[in-house]
Amino acid sequence: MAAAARVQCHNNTSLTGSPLPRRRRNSPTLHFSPNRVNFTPLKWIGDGSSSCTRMVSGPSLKGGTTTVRAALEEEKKTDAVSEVVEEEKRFTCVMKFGGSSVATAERMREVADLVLTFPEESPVIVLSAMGKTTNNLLLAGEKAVSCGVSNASEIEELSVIKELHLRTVKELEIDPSVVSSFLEELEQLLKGIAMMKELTLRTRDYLVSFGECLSTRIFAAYLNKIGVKARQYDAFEIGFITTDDFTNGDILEATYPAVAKRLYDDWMDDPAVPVVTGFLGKGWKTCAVTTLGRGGSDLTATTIGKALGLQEIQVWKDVDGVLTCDPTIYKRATPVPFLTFDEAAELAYFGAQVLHPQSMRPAREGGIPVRVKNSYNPKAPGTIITKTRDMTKTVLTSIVLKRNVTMLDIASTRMLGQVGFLAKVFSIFEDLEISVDVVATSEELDHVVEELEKIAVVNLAKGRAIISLIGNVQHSSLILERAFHVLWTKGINVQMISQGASKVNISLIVNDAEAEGCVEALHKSFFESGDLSELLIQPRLGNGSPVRTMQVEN
Ligand SMILES: Nc1ncnc2c1ncn2[C@@H]1O[C@H](COP(=O)(O)OP(=O)(O)O)[C@@H](O)[C@H]1O
Ligand SMILES: N[C@@H](CC(=O)OP(=O)(O)O)C(=O)O
Repeated sequence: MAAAARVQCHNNTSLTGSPLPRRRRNSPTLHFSPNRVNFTPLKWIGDGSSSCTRMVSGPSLKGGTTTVRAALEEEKKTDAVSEVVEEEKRFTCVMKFGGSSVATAERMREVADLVLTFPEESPVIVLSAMGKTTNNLLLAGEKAVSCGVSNASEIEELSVIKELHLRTVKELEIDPSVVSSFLEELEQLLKGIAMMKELTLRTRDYLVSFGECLSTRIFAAYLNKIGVKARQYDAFEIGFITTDDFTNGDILEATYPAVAKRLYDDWMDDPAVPVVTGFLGKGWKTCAVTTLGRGGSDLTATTIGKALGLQEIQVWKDVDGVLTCDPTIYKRATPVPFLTFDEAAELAYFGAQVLHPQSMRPAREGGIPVRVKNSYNPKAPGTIITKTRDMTKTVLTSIVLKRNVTMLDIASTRMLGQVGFLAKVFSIFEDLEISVDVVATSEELDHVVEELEKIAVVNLAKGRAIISLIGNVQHSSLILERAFHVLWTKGINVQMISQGASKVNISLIVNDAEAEGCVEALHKSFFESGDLSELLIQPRLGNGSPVRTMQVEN
């Protein structure tokens, strides 16, 4: 459940704010030198061709492998040795494939073909669980709590998971032992949950980790079978260190050098394409398996990108890139070719499922472009996300809808001055360790309201939705004029408005029941009724407003 707050001070001014940034709880920072870890194997550079050859003869992705010896012949100069060695031992990109991209044996084959169509790349592969496996694992866990030990083996979702993975190994003609011990262990775990009659967050994370552990083992085995040497990695074994916030772990700095060292060391020893589990980590205190929040494989990919200082991070999905809105809400959504990290982060943060909310952070810090591509339609150019882009002609980039929002209306009871009042309001959220936009349970909300009512009159408005307009807030007047006109012609009352501090987002709150219709109408007006950027070059009145009156279509 999400919440938004409107705080009214005793002088009756209304302060609206975008949801507070997610508070980072218990986020200890371990200091290691991050980013671009440069492993220069001095003893190998120029110390005899045999070891150099061994080091650079990695898995051949169709195009074959360049050896140092061959490179020397080509380049005809000695100092080429170090350059080639340096080049060859580097991974070039990370390619992350989401659940929909690896949902079946057929899809796994297509993804392998896709990887092989980039012979010039030396990729690290990150995979999510197959299809809906994560959801099925969660459902199985919930059923296990109350089904009784003797019925745990019969849980429908367990059968679906077993059947999917066994069918996949069969169709790919790989050894079923790759998955069988995991499937047995999964069944034991469900029996254990049934016996305990409880599913803690820690157990939940361990339970869902089976999805990625299975998919990566299958895919690595398949690559090996078709002659591409690959090595499977469980992220929690190779240095993905997180906070101990089960179901929502934050990646710690120590992860970057640890992951880089492990992947490079293994590559030096015995080159093979790494196939890494997305979504998973290891709690720094508990050493238990953690997860990075739903959709967390995107974050795994960008973390690896930053750790290895790669040229590009690719996230392969089932859509032609980041679109102008969620295509399941309005099907005429179209791809957005370019985005900044800020825009992408805002979009994800305000609810666009296409990217994990935290995933842009490592990419931004490492200055590594992120490309969002469609594994079902690889020819589509997709979206490229970078630090900056030409925004001169940009008005709106994308519309995001977050549903099932509860709006808290907080009005001062004049017991405190304005400054003290606001401080008190925020300290209540702080004390309860609740982020205003991620109120997970109704109990949490009840606690907040109970505390707030000591200093304010609080009204709860359920059944609301946040519509976020991501774009160039330099043109906020134009965006607002158009948006309000569209909503006014539909008879919609906007109940709250806020402009994000990051200057790429304007959010409006409307009734949930009306929200999809609003998104459709806004999409038509902003993206389907001519080039809005033309309005930006119109002569302006003294106050900066465009002279021309806008024609808004419904
Ligand atoms: N603005 C948007 N652009 C593209 N897809 C979006 C957007 N908003 C929501 N989505 C949804 O995100 C889905 C892709 O994200 P996700 O399911 O996490 O992919 P994957 O599992 O392949 O990583 C799309 O199928 C689409 O329904
Ligand atoms: N399997 C996890 C992690 C993930 O990133 O999945 P996907 O890439 O399919 O969104 C989930 O469903 O949340």
